[in-house]
Amino acid sequence: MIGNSIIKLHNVDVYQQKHLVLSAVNLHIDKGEFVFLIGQTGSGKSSLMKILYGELHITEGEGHAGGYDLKKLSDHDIPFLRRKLGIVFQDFQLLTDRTVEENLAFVLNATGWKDKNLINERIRDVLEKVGLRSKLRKMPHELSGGEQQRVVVARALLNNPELILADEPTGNLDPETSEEVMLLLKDISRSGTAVLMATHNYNLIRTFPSRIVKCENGRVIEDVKMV
Ligand SMILES: Nc1ncnc2c1ncn2[C@@H]1O[C@H](COP(=O)(O)OP(=O)(O)OP(=O)(O)O)[C@@H](O)[C@H]1O
Repeated sequence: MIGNSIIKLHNVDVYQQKHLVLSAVNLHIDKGEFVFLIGQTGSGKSSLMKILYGELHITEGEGHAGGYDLKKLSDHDIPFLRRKLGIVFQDFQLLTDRTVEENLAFVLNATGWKDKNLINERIRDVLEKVGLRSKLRKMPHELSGGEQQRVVVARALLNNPELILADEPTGNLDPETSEEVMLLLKDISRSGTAVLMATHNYNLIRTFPSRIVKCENGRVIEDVKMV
């Protein structure tokens, strides 16, 4: 990885099976940047994110994420790449049958953490960051939608990622709660973790002006101006 960049795609074609979704994608994101990813339904936002976390493979072009060469990514590399990325997706919600603490411990165990004290400390640290230290022992259903989404963000922070990929993280939230989650993600980017957030919510984009990248007509346009 050269200099400050956390994502670098050069002339990447993005396929879903045989269907070319995006062609010749160039994208460069630096450490600590906050970037909105916009585009109509079906324009390829989720597919682009899948390239970045190794769910879809690169056949044409060059790509790097979190220090990994995406073109040379082996099955063995994928869990390590994903430890460098925090993922906040709507279809990746909390386990409903365990507490907040157990949800977070589950991820740490699954990513190789062994030391009980370090696990406890890390869980408390990330909950502190999202302002939910007091909700440690709560079950997900005892939290509001916004609180649950903040726990999802805390979970994404567990392994100290260099980049957070957030696909419609405010999709199910009311406007006020969406702004809270947004403030949190902005805060996270300010502390050095880059955030790439796919959204259809133009109010948020207006309220929190940031760099905008757009998927349109099979291409990715870097640095779109909002009208
Ligand atoms: N698993 C799949 N197999 C085949 N085609 C797919 C698959 N997933 C998505 N596609 C197609 O790829 C294109 C891009 O879909 P993608 O989910 O990336 O769009 P999106 O911009 O994220 O949409 P949305 O805003 O609705 O989430 C669409 O034409 C979609 O039908």
